[in-house]
Amino acid sequence: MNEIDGTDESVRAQLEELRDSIDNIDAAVVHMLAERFKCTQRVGRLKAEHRLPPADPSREARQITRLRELAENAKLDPAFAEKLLNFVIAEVIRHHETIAREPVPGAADEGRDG
Ligand SMILES: C=C(O[C@@H]1C=C(C(=O)O)C=C[C@H]1O)C(=O)O
Repeated sequence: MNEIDGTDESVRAQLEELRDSIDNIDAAVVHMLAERFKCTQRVGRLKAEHRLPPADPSREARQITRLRELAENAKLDPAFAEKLLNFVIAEVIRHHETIAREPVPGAADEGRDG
């Protein structure tokens, strides 16, 4: 037992080791999400330049089917994986809608003379 707070020293050591791994995983998730958003921002600009809609529901349906299968194989709750992907996609679509409202660099200003 630890004299200060009464917690067994080996329990504290195990907790610390597990939390170190959790911190590394969280850092990896943040970096992976940052890379994903870099790609989706480029998709958003491409779509805006070519007047394509911000959302693509058929692509999303394929991604959800694929992710649910990956989750099942990885013993992760597929419903959780689907919720997470939908949460991320909703944010991406919000970004794409914002980009679509911005003026396209180099394009003629259609609003200027009517
Ligand atoms: C990134 C895209 O735009 C949207 C966002 C998606 C995503 O974050 O994976 C998927 C489909 C689209 O609704 C895309 O069309 O590929």
